[in-house]
Amino acid sequence: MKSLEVNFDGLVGPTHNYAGLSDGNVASLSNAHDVSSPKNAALQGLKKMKALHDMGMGQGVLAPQERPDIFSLRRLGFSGSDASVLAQAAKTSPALLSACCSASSMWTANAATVSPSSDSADGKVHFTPANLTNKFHRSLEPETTGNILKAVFNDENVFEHHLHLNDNDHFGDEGAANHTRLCTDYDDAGVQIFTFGRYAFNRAKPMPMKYPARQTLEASQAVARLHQLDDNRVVYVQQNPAVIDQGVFHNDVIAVGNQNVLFYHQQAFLNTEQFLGELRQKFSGDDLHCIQVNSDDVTVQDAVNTYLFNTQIITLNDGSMAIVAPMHCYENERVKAYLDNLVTMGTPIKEVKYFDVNESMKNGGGPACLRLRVALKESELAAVNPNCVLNDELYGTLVNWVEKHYRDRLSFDDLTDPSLLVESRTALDELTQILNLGSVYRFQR
Ligand SMILES: N=C(N)NCCC[C@H](NC(=O)CCC(=O)O)C(=O)O
Repeated sequence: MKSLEVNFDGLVGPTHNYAGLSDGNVASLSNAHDVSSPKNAALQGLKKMKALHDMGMGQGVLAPQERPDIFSLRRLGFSGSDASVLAQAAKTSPALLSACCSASSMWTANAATVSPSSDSADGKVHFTPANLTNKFHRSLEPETTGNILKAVFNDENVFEHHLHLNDNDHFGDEGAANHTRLCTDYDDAGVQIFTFGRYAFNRAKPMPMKYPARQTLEASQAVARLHQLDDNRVVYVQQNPAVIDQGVFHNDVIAVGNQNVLFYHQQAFLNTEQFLGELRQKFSGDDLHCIQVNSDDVTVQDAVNTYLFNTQIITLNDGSMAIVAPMHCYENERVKAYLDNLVTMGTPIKEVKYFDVNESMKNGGGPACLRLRVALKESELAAVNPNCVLNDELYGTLVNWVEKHYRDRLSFDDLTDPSLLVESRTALDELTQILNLGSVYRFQR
């Protein structure tokens, strides 16, 4: 094994709930205020991780963030004991309390953009946490995300950690959800595709009318600069504003890539032909598979409802690829028929594996949202914090940890319960020991 791709999945946090916080994300809005099950959510995520590990894939775990975020509530003027802060926030602004309780860091595709060492001029693996400025609840994540990434990829000779981009809408950055890397082998130089929703400084350019475009071109360019990428191997492409307005809030809701395969919907991009031309020219190697799904076969609406493109395309040990899809794809006749056909089409994708990640799906997070991909050489993998790399023992430990600390049900009223804060901090304190992270949380500092 020379190199591999390791999926670092976000462990769902103990306050997972449905708060309807994400304008432009259809599932988040339509399931607002349903009762959630943090325990099932975390166990569903762990099952997916274990299944991929059992398939021989590299699989890592990223810790959740501390919620309720008492520090942000205090920063916004609530004071007194922790219990009083929670009670005042619930009374004054329930939406603010929900935002400060969101377990949204589970979607680690939004944790950061990662560039492997073979693409960066200095030969290091680069990380830039996403600033997630477009949504208040998500903008609370980058600082702790940076702490966690530094604790997992904790060798400065191998890993380069950047500060998240300036916290401003002009540099709105959603991380790997708008970034795809194509390559031949994982340790070959690849082509990095940065997908953006709008131009920060030019309102005359196309942009969505109804829902926000979360990622700007300027943010993507800044990340490419920080990661020391070669312009000849970078492609910028604008998301089709019309599909953002239909609920495609991140590009990974409508396109996904792995090695020499790009799987995308006909309407995903603006100027698709120009984009594919540039991609073909920059991708060295003649074996690039661009699999376009036409609207006649799967509509944008079906793609948004089933997350057909928020699937993980993984390379199995025999070199063939499999698609890791949510059950929603299985349950939709047209999408299921498409996938049944896809594995017979002569592309590298030969198999579909369906997973129940419904607790996450109800907030608009499919299998691909739950993972951050990191392509690593063997020597780089050896430098990763070993306590964060999944094996059978760690899986068992994490399942027991969830069973011990997580609630079966959570509704809005529970968020004001001061014992939820204590439970959450107790759980996370124990987790930092299991994963050997040190003091990554504010309450530990
Ligand atoms: N596509 C990727 N990569 N990630 C999905 C993120 C879903 C997340 N949902 C939320 O934040 C909903 C939270 C709530 O409503 O309770 C978001 O919209 O940012």
